[in-house]
Amino acid sequence: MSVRVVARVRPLLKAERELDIILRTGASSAPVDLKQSANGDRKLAALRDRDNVVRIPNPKNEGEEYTFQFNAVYDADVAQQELFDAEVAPTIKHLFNGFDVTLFAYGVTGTGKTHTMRGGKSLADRGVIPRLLSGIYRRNRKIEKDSNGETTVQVALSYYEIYNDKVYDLFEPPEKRTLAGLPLRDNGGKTVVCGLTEKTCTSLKEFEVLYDQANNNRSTSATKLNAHSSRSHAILGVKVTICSADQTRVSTISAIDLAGSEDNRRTENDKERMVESASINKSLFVLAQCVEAITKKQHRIPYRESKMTRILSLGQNNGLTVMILNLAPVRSYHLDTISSLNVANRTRKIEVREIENDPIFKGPARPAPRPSMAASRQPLRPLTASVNVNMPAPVAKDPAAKDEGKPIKAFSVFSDRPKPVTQIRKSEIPKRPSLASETPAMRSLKPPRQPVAANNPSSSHADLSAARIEEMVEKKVEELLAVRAESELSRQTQVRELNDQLQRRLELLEQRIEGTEDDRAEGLSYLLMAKQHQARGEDSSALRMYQLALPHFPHNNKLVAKIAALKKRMQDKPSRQTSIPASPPQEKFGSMLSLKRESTLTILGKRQTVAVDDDYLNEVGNDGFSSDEEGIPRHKKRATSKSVRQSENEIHDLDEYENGSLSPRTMHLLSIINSRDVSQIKLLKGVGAKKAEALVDCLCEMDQSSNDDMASDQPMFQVESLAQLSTLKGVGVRTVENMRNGVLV
Ligand SMILES: Nc1ncnc2c1ncn2[C@@H]1O[C@H](COP(=O)(O)OP(=O)(O)OP(=O)(O)O)[C@@H](O)[C@H]1O
Repeated sequence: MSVRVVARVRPLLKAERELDIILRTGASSAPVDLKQSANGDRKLAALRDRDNVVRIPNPKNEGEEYTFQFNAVYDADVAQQELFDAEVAPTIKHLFNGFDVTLFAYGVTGTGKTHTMRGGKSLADRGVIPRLLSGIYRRNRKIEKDSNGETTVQVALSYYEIYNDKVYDLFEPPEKRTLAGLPLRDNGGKTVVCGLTEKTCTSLKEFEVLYDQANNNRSTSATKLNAHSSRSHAILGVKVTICSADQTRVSTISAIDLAGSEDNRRTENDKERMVESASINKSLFVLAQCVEAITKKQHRIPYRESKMTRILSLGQNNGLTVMILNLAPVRSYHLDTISSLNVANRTRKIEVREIENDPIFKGPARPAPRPSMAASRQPLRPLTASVNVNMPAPVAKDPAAKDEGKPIKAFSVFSDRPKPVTQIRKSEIPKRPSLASETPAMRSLKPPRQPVAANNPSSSHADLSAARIEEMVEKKVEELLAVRAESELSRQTQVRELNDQLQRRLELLEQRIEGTEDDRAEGLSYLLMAKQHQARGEDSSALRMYQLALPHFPHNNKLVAKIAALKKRMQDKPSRQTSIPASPPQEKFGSMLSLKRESTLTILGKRQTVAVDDDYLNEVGNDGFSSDEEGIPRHKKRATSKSVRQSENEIHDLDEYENGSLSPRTMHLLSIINSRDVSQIKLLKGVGAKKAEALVDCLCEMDQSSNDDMASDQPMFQVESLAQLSTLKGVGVRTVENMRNGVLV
């Protein structure tokens, strides 16, 4: 049987005008004079048999009319009682016969769904639901009376809403709601709401109280289209349990007041209403999709895309389904009405299985349909103590074909004989095949022989008790667990060993890296010293230092070339040297890194005695080396040429010495400079932020040049003396003096 779809057109509301009516029903073209009908039955028959079409103009061409035919069409003048009597009352009979019934009101917002399902407070205005309960209780009384109280009927209610796609129990106050709502579960093909309150309700009065209270918990709000718009789908479940002497029958009628679809161009909804509206429209859209999918016999029906469609399970539920399509007759609903008419029209084609619920029989237990299945299963026996009933008799088998046979099952497949294992008689067991006749596969699958046979002199498998088998199984399980625990232990040991190994390798690697770093640092210090010696004209010492540095940079071709060049220069030295540098007093060079010396040089034709560092010597080509060749940065030219302009005394006096080493104050100042920390340097006396930055830039440039030279990423250039500092770009003797004077040690 297909879903019964009936249309109900509501009357005009106060704000609506007659001239806006666009909907015409068959009823109005062929009116039935209900008042004149002889009796109620004939009246209802006449009501249901009326021309059941709805006509609506094509919105694009008013001259054209669409016609939709339904199972019944109810006009604005049809009262609540008439609709109930015609459409709902007949379902009560089915309900009591064990059929589930689904009644649902569908339509655009403000078309009268709630009015149809719940109705008003007055007797005449009461909707389908209170009338339904009234009808159920009336029938209860009749059944109980007719059976002299032998048959009892119990009514239990559940009432919940689907609000923003979450299920909430309407019998519970809103404060008790959880954010996620109640979950849905599939139970034997039916969707059920978990944790739903079920209230037994014995009378119509009791129902009215419960129903009114619960409706107060329902989400309703005023929208522009409906002053009391339902913001949720409300589902009332009425479970009827009929208990007679020999059986119990349970069936449920679900009365569903769906929320109405909304055209939000017209609702002027605020944010909250919009969220609700989106959820309502989405669920209704899914419902329309489900209807379409069912009618087109598509493989996938998108029930699960919305809680409402899951619960409604249109076309899935057995029993009867009635859809009441609520329609507004006016133009403002034109497009929405057409859309609703289309969905309802499709729904009509949905088939519902008209199957009643199975009764539950009482009294002595009936024989189970398949006694063998009802028997308790025997415990599994190991193959040694069992007979594989699937195993062909070995004697009947061709020995040649044995190897190609299927692997033998290690356990018997039991027939569900109620006999306990202990009752198995020897004679019932087919003779065990001899070992010689077993296939290799059989042998490999067979569990090792249990010592049980030795302990049991009779060694008869048939004599094995269930307890003994259990003991054997337990023992085997324990063995397996012990093996597993052992393997777990060994695995952990392996992991620990692996960790230790890794740790050792890591340490070795670290040592190697540290060693490399140390090695490199040593090499660099030799290089630095070599440069210093060279700057002082101590070529032989410089050569030695370069040679000492060589093992630390074995593949540095520049270093090799430099050593060769230095050797050559030393050979040519007497002929080329123009002035012999005076050896600096040893006490002034407690540190090998000190660069200060006095030198007499001829520069650009002028003879000057200057205190310069070794870089200066390299720069001016005193020793015949170009700066490139020596790896000395060109930018120092500016700094050193400036230093040339300093008076001998000024520069010479810069550095302070204590016990042959630089004084703590000088060392502290130099450490600040060498830190290249602008924030520190700018705090020095006479040095502002700009000067500090320029100084650091200059040092960085020198680092870069040195690194380029030695392919190193280590900062090579260190200011070793105040004299050297005074030669840097942007730093003069005065600045250095200021700096030094400002340093407190
Ligand atoms: N058959 C009818 N007779 C008289 N008044 C009706 C009828 N149907 C609907 N109305 C009136 O129309 C208005 C809207 O009806 P109702 O609230 O039932 O609409 P609805 O479809 O449930 O709307 P929503 O989906 O927004 O909840 C109400 O004022 C209601 O009283």
